[in-house]
Amino acid sequence: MHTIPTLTDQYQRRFTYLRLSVTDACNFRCNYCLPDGYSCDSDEPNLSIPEIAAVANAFALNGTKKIRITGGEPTLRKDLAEIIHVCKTTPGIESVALTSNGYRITRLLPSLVDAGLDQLNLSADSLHPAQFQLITGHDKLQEVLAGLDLALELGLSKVKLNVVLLQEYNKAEIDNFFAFVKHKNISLRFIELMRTGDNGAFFNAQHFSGQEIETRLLEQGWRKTDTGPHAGPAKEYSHPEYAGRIGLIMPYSKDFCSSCNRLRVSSVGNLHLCLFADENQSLRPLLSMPSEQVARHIRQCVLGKKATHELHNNLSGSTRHLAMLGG
Ligand SMILES: Nc1nc2c(ncn2[C@@H]2O[C@H](COP(=O)(O)OP(=O)(O)OP(=O)(O)O)[C@@H](O)[C@H]2O)c(=O)[nH]1
Ligand SMILES: C[S@@+](CC[C@H](N)C(=O)[O-])C[C@H]1O[C@@H](n2cnc3c(N)ncnc32)[C@H](O)[C@@H]1O
Ligand code: SF4
Ligand code: SF4
Repeated sequence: MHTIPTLTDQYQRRFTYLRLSVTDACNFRCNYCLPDGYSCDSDEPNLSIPEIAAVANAFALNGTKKIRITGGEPTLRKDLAEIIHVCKTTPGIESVALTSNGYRITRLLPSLVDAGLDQLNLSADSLHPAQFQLITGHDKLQEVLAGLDLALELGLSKVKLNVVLLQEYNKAEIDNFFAFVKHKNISLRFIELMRTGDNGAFFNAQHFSGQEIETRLLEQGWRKTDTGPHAGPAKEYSHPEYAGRIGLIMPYSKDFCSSCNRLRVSSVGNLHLCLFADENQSLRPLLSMPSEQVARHIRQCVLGKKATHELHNNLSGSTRHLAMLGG
């Protein structure tokens, strides 16, 4: 019988999840990510549909089960539904997820679901419209919230809301965020602000640890839920009186990377072994070769993956901001 190889590194971590960026362009100006807005600094075109199919195939041959499409802002790609379809119909891929800022999500979502989208993560760092606008540069909170409701209505298997923790912009709202999931079957995830190459001063002023929230959750009767053996580094909490769950993504916490289950490919086809790696390998020249050859190359590369990031040493590798890689 033919057994599917798995992507495993020298620390016995298994990689069954690909985060595929489809553009690094974005229409928002989040103050921790692209405070001056997006500016294009390369002529290299984004991966085409056949190239995305080749990437998906090679990863699937290596046992990848889930592809998350991210960016920049992936909904800026006019062929997003086709990208989703190509990923979803790749043999071996079980689920396709999308991370978006939600700018035009209610208009787009039905066609994305028809194309095979299974899971949706949207971002909103404040539940106050004016504060949301201050953080992102756009008055779009109502659209994002409507997008969450529509995703639930359309029956997506997982719907999440990402909230980056910011000392001066949303720390006072933590209890509002808890209350938000009382009657909504979503997972709201607090993400610790990460230092990138570009945001050092902002990071120093705004970062605080998710540990404080964990303590508050436990005091209020929330309990850690089992997210399964290959769930990745996020923690999740549930409460008998709440329909939704609260998640914590705490990259500065001990052992965060020991459960790393993901690899990344940038919008121009570079394989990044870590969100904060120093170097990357271009897969693009290989994508016209047989998928098995590309798959073998990826297996070799993964052996060089480091145990953890170096965020503790104030190093973010070559990652200037997360829009360039999709978070
Ligand atoms: N340091 C680090 N941060 C991550 C990692 N994965 C996700 N994050 C952070 O969490 C943010 C939210 O990620 P999402 O794109 O919503 O998806 P996710 O939570 O990683 O994954 P799902 O389990 O698929 O929902 C990312 O943009 C990053 O900021 C990771 O492997 N390392
Ligand atoms: C890079 S964005 C790409 C997808 C889409 N544009 C969005 O905002 O959802 C993915 C996620 O990364 C988060 N993010 C961006 N920069 C970050 C940083 N420096 N630290 C922590 N999270 C960050 C965003 O809030 C968002 O939830
Ligand atoms: S976090 Fe997402 S929406 Fe905000 S600037 Fe970065 S890529 Fe754009
Ligand atoms: S920081 Fe790097 S090694 Fe750690 S969980 Fe994220 S991608 Fe994996």
